[in-house]
Amino acid sequence: MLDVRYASSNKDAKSYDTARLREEYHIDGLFKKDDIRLVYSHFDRIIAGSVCPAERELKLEAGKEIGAEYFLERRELGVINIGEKGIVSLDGKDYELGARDGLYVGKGTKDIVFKSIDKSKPAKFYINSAPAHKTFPTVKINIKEANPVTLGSKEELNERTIYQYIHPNVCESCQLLMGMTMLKEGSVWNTMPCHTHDRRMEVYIYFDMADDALVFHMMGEPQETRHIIMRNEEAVISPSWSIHSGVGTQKYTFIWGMVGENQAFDDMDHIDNKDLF
Ligand SMILES: O=C(O)C(=O)C[C@H](O)C(=O)CO
Ligand SMILES: [Zn+2]
Repeated sequence: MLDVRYASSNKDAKSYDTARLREEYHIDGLFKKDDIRLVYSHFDRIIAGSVCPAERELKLEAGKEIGAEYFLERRELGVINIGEKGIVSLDGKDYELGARDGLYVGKGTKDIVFKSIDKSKPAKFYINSAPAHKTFPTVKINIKEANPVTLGSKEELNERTIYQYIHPNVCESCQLLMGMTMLKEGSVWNTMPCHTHDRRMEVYIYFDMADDALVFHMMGEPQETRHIIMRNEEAVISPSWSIHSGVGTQKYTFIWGMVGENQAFDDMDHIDNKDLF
């Protein structure tokens, strides 16, 4: 299933109520067994979603929304497995992905098939895809090969490691950047102090959470902040004009995917806490 979300203006978003904020930005229903669930956002035309093969293999195919003969005809793809062991088969070549393993798949790969090794313990493939103009090599990225960046402090309750999987320091891509941020036990804030980057949009998926745990995902323009309540394995679209930060009631991890004008991870417009409303 592919759900299309049109881009919304920062001016309009100021007047959205909770239901409308969720309708525009929140993504749920991910990782249903034997199902592919995708959202096509008109913010930089990112596609984000889940592939959860259990009893059967699942093939990623292009629908009318993409207007191509196959999914990666003019796109690139990032995959991070947040479930059990699985296989991504690319034009007949198998890549085994364990928990937390990532994969960058270059433009032009025709046949993309997802499988689980054990149907009772399915793989959970989280995917992001963006338009691409050039083919870069397909690369499997183990968390040990990702670029770790440690940030935050105990005092600010935000000690964390950002693992950059699809990033110029690790592998080439046209525009997609993707990684995973893990918080140190006891830290609850991600991406705080917060930032925007008008040059890029992001999608976050929060996971590794207990059933009754929540993350309050902060969004909106810095002087028009809103929040969206997130539960385990739910994702959220972050427009380029929006801050994106979260605070959890319990442990959580998240994956960020970023697309847009540049690939400079540090090109952020930082916002001082005193300037947030
Ligand atoms: O915890 C963090 O800080 C992040 O993970 C930041 C995101 O990666 C981000 O917003 C990059 O622009
Ligand atoms: Zn950001």
